[in-house]
Amino acid sequence: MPTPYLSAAFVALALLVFVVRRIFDGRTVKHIRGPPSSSFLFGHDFEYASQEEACSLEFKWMSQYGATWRTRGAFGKDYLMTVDPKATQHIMQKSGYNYTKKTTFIHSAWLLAGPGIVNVLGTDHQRHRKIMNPAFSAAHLRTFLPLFQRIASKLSDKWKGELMATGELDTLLNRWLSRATLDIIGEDLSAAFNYDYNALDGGAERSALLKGYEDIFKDLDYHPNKAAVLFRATWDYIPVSILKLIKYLPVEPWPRVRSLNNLFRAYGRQILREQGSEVDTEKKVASKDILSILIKANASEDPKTRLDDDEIIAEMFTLTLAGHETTSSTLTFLFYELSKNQKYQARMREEIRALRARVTARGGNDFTIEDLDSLTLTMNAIKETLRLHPILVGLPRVAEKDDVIPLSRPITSTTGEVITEIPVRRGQVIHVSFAGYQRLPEVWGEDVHTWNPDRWFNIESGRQTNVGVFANLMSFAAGVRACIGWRFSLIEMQALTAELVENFQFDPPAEKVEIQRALSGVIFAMFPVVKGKAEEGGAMPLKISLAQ
Ligand code: HEM
Repeated sequence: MPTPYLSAAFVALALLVFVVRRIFDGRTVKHIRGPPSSSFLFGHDFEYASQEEACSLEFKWMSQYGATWRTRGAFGKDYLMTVDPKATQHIMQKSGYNYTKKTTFIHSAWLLAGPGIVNVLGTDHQRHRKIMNPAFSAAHLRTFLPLFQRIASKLSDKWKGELMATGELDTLLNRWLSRATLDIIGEDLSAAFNYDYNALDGGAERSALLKGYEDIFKDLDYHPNKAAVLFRATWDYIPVSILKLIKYLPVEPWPRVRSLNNLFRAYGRQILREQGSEVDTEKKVASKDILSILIKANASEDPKTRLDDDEIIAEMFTLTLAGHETTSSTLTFLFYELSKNQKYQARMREEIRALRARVTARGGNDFTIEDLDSLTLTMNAIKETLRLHPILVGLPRVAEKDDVIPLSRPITSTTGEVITEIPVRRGQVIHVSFAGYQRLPEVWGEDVHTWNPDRWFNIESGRQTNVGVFANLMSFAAGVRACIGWRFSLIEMQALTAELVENFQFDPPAEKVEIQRALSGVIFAMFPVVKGKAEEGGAMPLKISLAQ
């Protein structure tokens, strides 16, 4: 057969296979009710990415259809979306690697960071995780408390200095917290990288890296246009080797991503050159700090415990981004809620100051971990902020094989049948909404849309379906791919909150503004913006003064 006919036959066959697979892929979830979509091309993808207020769509859908429903992806693909506790537990926690990451999600992260732990799958992921786990053990993380406290008091001193001059500080709180958490991760990584981001000190000349990271979630995918949404939807059908070339595209956000990536790789290489030889010393070989662990893995002869240069640099990039922006945004929402809940803020301060008096009486200086854990009101405020404002609002997962998803909240099918489990085929996309799960009234109480930390006095965890790594919340995800840094983040938030609430008063800013939760569509990351000014970037204006 002549070549052109042969090629045409292959294309026709591929198309046929594509169409048939499409039909069978979606077959098992057709009977699940869900919002109608008028667009075959976009489904709900564009509408979801364009939300003014993150997650408003799923909050509406869950009130219409129950805890699990069907949505449309681009090109007529049927997705499931769920906030059901048992389904969430099954997909995210109990199924190991049977529900994998969606190409669009994983590849966006890959373009940003390279082959780090967030972006590798299966046995590669097991290898990365096994190498990194010792750096995040509960025992090792306790040693970081002095670092957290030092940066907290450095921030405190900065604010005191500004307040001496002005008496009152009307400021973008999120920027300060982002710098503080970046300094922590910079020091921790040597602690870790031996790289001082100098973020709190830097002022206008602050480090190039800090500038590179600033607003990256917004720049990556805030309110993408239709072409960008469609372009990204095609990634599910394109070989990974071709997807890797996307970063060379000359249209935003790719030049922005490329320049941050190049900048970080240059720093990473320099750090590896400078630090690499030091790991041979006895102290470093025994050390569990992250950089030593990574460099040891680089030198390993065993492929099961080895990380190559690209993987190590990607790991540093990932830890820097995942480790600072998430924590600082959570804290930003916490102080925002405190500014609106003055009585709670006063109670928290009273509890912290009472503890301070006890610590001083016993001749101590700084709070220990046990001290911080005893601050129930602070801990409840952190839990409640993680519940109401999860920074990753949810994640899509793809079934690796045919399966049956159990439900704890039965739903009614299109034909009126009550369904307690959903059979799915390999390839089925399921979007697990953490934000939605964390607003289920049956689990959290009737006032789910309100920030009410006192609810945590009444939550009986034994009566809930067990999900997640902390407080039955999904904010740190669950299972084999749960957040590796959740304990690190928790202690960091405890230390920073205790220091700042003890010393400062947080109020709404002088100029009245409305805060919105903006969404970076493809990676499902949420960040605060001033309504109508999202293009200016993440912002949380607050008034700070010395606490009486
Ligand atoms: C409030 C703060 C944080 C939140 C809400 C958060 C949330 C999450 C979530 C939801 C995931 C799962 C992502 C996925 O499956 O694709 C994750 C993974 C991860 N997080 Fe965090 N995180 C926080 C802090 C941190 C910190 C402080 C670090 C490091 C110091 C960190 C490092 C990581 C890493 C390396 C992963 C990938 C784990 C893996 O795939 O095995 N995170 N985080």
